[in-house]
Amino acid sequence: MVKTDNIFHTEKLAIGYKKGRATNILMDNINLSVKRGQMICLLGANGVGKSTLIRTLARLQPTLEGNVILLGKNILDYKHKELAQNISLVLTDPIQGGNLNVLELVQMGRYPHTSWSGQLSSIDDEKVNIAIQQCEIDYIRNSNIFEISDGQLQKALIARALAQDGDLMLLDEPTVHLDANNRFTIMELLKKLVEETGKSVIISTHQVEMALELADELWLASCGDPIVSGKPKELIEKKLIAKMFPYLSKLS
Ligand SMILES: Nc1ncnc2c1ncn2[C@@H]1O[C@H](COP(=O)(O)OP(=O)(O)OP(=O)(O)O)[C@@H](O)[C@H]1O
Repeated sequence: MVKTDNIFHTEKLAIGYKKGRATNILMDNINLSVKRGQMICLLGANGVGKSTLIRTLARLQPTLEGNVILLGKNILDYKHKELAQNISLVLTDPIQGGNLNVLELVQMGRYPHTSWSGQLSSIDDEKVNIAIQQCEIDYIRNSNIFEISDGQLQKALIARALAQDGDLMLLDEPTVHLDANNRFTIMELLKKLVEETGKSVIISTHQVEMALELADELWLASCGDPIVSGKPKELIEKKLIAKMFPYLSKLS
């Protein structure tokens, strides 16, 4: 697939936190774009601001400066429901809703598309079922979400985001706490979904080796410098990966 169709970009974006009169700018002058069907991995050290960036891109917290543009429109100009129809999120926040089973959790992804009654249509049911199949969690669809493993829950959250059916998926450390097999399975699943559905995903992760292997593009975030973006191969050739992750050269 030729990936040229920009669906999302930032313009001179600055992110961080305001406390009283003080402003803690974590990153500024961020000018990045996302093409349709692109898998982007956001890499950087602890505390550099990856989660803050993901949350700002999703409008969960305000920008300090600049704009975030989705499908040609500033995200500030979207109504809440309309934004949720276009951006699907997988965050690290704890799940609310103790009595939900996996099916009900995935169905929640369809709420931005339902009428005021919240009633799911046959199209909603079909999208939920497809998401459940794609994430290979049919066998636990009736299990309570507190009875399943972290890896299974993470797959269910990805299924919910898929059912939500936004053009853009933002995932903050979707493989945190998972064992090596599940980390690989989930990253591979995301890659497959991008290729099969043409959706775009931005994933913040500490899985450098897997990001190098699977991402179409990397965003490298480091304290005090602008984010550097590029194909993994280009960034390796420019020695930027070796500079940011010197431990890699010590692995055989
Ligand atoms: N609500 C908040 N108010 C003020 N500062 C915050 C808030 N949340 C995070 N920070 C600060 O912003 C900085 C970046 O945090 P963030 O969680 O975005 O980093 P990160 O790159 O995702 O880190 P990690 O890889 O450890 O998850 C940290 O110094 C953190 O203390």
